[in-house]
Amino acid sequence: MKIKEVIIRHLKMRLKNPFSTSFGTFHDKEFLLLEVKEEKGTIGWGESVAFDAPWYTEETLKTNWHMLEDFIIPLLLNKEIHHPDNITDLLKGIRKNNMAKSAIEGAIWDIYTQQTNQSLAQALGGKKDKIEVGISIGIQETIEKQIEVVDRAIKDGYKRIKVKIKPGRDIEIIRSLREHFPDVPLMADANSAYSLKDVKLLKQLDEFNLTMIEQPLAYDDIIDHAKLQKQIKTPICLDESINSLEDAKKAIELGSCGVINIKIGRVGGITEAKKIHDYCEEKNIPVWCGGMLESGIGRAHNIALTSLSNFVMPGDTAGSNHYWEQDIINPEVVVEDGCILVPQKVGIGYEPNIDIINQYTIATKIYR
Ligand SMILES: O=C(O)CCC(=O)C1=CC=C[C@@H](O)[C@@H]1C(=O)O
Ligand SMILES: [Mg+2]
Repeated sequence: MKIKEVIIRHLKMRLKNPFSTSFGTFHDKEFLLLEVKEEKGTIGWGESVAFDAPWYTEETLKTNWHMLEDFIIPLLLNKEIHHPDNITDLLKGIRKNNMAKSAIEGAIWDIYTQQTNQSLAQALGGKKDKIEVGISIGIQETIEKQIEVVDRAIKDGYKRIKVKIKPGRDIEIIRSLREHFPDVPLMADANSAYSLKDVKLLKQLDEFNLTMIEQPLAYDDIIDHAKLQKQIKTPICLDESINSLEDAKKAIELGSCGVINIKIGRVGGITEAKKIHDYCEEKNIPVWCGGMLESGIGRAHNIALTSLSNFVMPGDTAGSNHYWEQDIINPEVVVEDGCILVPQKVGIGYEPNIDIINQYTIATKIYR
């Protein structure tokens, strides 16, 4: 295929419920949506998961737009692309900027699967036709409210509950959730809010039988996580620290984690995500698919990826109605009994809803 046109849209979508983490609260999700056209007219869609501020990783929506406009799109326009796996190689001169690369790589996977008449899940070698999913719940104003929101999620059927913790809002919250929900698969995500000075506190979490603790220490660390893992029983899951297959290899070798959260955007695309999945499978490290409050397009990519065999733990892929009044795809992503059916249709399996996309769009630019 040869790419002839890329349309970048900046969308702003109101979240049904504000999402609070150790670094702040979101009311809206602003992101870039990419529409990529190749010479025969096939269109693919990709989503940049970068936020509007650099608190999760260093990338933002604006840095992504700059990287796409000035470097990534010029490198890919009119080039012969035989397979989406080749994108990494074509972009190897650009360091990092994984979310920007991933946004266009996702659209190219979409085009490739349409042209080869298969679903994205099938093209990746996915084995499951149904995936189990969990839900990620932000920090709530009071413990009562936290219990109420978790209770709703359990009643909605989610297979695992993840809650955000931060210093001052940790042991007490987890203790009361455990008292109310003794048997629910529960985990905590700290988004790097602690350091090795907090070992004593983190050790206390062992008594609550959490399925794992996600990214307790620095976003770029694997050494301290290895030291911590030796001192706590709860398995550590790395999120922010894993940006490539190389990172995963090193973290596993050091014993920095027992589980890895794979996010397509964070690792630079579907191809790299699959490589990490395959390596973890070989090393008996379970993985699950993280979320970035994606719209339906990014969510569709996550669902296809999760159909791979070593995604043995429920991911953060909640249904469209958890996030939005109206999602930008048809049909929306539906969770029933904690499961999503993996679409068998050609491509990503969902249709972008152009009218709704236009309603949420606040800026557009076309590149030819
Ligand atoms: O998409 C979802 O529902 C998962 C949301 C979620 O937990 C996260 C999204 C973005 C950044 C973080 O706060 C967090 C995570 O670290 O996994
Ligand atoms: Mg996380």
